[in-house]
Amino acid sequence: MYYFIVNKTSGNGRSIKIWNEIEGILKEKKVTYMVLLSSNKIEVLEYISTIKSRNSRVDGVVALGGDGTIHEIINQLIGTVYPFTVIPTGSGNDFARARGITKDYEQEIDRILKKGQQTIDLLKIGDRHCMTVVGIGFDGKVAKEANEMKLKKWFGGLAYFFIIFKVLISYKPTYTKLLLNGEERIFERVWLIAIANHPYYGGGMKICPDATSNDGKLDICIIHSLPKWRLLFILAAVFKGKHVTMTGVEYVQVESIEVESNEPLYVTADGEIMGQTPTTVTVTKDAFHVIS
Ligand SMILES: Nc1ncnc2c1ncn2[C@@H]1O[C@H](COP(=O)(O)OP(=O)(O)OP(=O)(O)O)[C@@H](O)[C@H]1O
Repeated sequence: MYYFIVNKTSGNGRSIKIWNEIEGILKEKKVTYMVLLSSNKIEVLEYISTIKSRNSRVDGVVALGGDGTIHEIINQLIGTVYPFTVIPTGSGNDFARARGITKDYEQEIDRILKKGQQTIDLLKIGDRHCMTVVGIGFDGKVAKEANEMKLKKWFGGLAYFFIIFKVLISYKPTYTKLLLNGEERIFERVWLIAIANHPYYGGGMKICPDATSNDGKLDICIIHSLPKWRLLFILAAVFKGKHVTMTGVEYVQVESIEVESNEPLYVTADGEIMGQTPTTVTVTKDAFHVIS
């Protein structure tokens, strides 16, 4: 049995239209499935509890949504061996981008029905798990604004571009103390800290180009000690992942990071607001099953 979870709110209602097409294909191929058309997170929790209580074979749990939808589902599925995947219908779709999952849903259904599986790592932040990137500081503030403005519903990845400029006008870098695998590092003027399991966030920004979800490591990009105008050049280079060797960019791979700052910084995971610093992020190796 395949279980589909369609987030009616993601991608400005696009998911429902795509689901209607997909349902036609599933019926044609005589696939057994159940579907939840959800408009809030509580429904996801109840649906996944029902799947667990059925105690029957689960061939796959498939999300139709963006990274926020994935975030919610992985946090309910964690601890199970149900294979998960996504058909991207959100505005950013950074998990799908990282794994080469396309918007060609006929092709993606064929992939899903082949039943290939693999295990991947997840990031752990407090009691939540994160699939893509934890963003702290400037990027945390950008994600917060993006969620509040709902602009990304209309402009997709392009919305982040406008919001970056808006936040940049008033944002000030912060004194930050990091513990990287327990070793203290002080950064006087931090713009952002991105902690990654997959390379992309913000609708295609390749912030941690070497991040892979099967190495048991956090890839961390720290942008610091730069004037504002230089940050703009760095951010432009991020789209191609060419920023990592530039002055003011530190790129490390570790198993744990603790972040303290002299004023609270926004922390996001998969584009969802988690809270503010101080915070600790670790990696859980082979924590989760996905359809390959
Ligand atoms: N299954 C669900 N049903 C309804 N709402 C959900 C569900 N899962 C998550 N949400 C909420 O819906 C919001 C939007 O979902 P999502 O982030 O997937 O779409 P998006 O914003 O269009 O895409 P992206 O994150 O890729 O930019 C999330 O911020 C989350 O709070």
